[in-house]
Amino acid sequence: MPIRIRIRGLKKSFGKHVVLNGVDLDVPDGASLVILGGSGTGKSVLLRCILGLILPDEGTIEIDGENVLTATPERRSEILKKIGMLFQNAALFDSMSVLDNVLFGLRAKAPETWNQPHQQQTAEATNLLAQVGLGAAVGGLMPAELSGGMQKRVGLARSIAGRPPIQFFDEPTTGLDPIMSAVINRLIVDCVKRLGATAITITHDMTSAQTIGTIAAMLYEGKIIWHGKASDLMHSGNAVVNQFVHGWLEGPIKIAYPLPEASQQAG
Ligand SMILES: Nc1ncnc2c1ncn2[C@@H]1O[C@H](COP(=O)(O)OP(=O)(O)OP(=O)(O)O)[C@@H](O)[C@H]1O
Repeated sequence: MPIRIRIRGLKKSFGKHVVLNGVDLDVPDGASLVILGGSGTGKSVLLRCILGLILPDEGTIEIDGENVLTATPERRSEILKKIGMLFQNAALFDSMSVLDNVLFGLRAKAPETWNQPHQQQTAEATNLLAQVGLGAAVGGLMPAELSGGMQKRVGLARSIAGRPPIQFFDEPTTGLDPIMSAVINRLIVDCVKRLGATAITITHDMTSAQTIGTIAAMLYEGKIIWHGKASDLMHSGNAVVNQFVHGWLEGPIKIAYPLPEASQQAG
């Protein structure tokens, strides 16, 4: 299977705070990779580096064999058009209707859309909403009128607009109830399958990880310390992964705040 995204030696610090400290990662074509890691370990920073939103200090990021970091700005923008992104909070434009939000994604990923008759553009955006289970009437609403789950669906419609072959999903089920989470997981799986896309998902949600992911990787102390099949997550044999997926307090991952018992002992 050809490698679609290849990352080598990726480093990023903010001042003295080392976040990524030599990330190596391969994402094969057609794979759906889930990246796990504790809060603040740098999962979003990693995705943002790939998207060109954060400039890493060292390392290489190749997409389809092209180094994004050394490409000309024009070439980089072409390469990055291959990526659709569902941001953590859906990141819809508050002052634009749902339909305009989706049209924005469509025009960004497929600029030829601008030249199409308005009716055709609207039909395409409405079709994208239908693909995430939203009726045409939703297109006329403003983001503030939508529930969190609906906002995520609109974000998903925008992310698949223009059929980008690579899809990123940053914590797609955070803040949603278990049933809406299941709906979003199912929609993501369906959309990725329909597009034949390669996907990277960041999640803390184990059900989501195992539903969406075919492969998984654990980010810890700035490096990928385990990768394997998503179906092996619960029995990886890795102490860090075990602690994380089971939510154990004891283990190699140090809890960064005093727990009530520890404070009592200290007092
Ligand atoms: N632009 C920035 N400037 C300074 N520090 C930053 C910046 N972006 C991220 N960081 C820091 O980098 C670290 C990693 O952040 P990141 O958002 O990638 O974590 P995460 O693993 O995605 O966490 P979570 O699961 O809580 O979303 C954090 O300590 C964060 O404060």
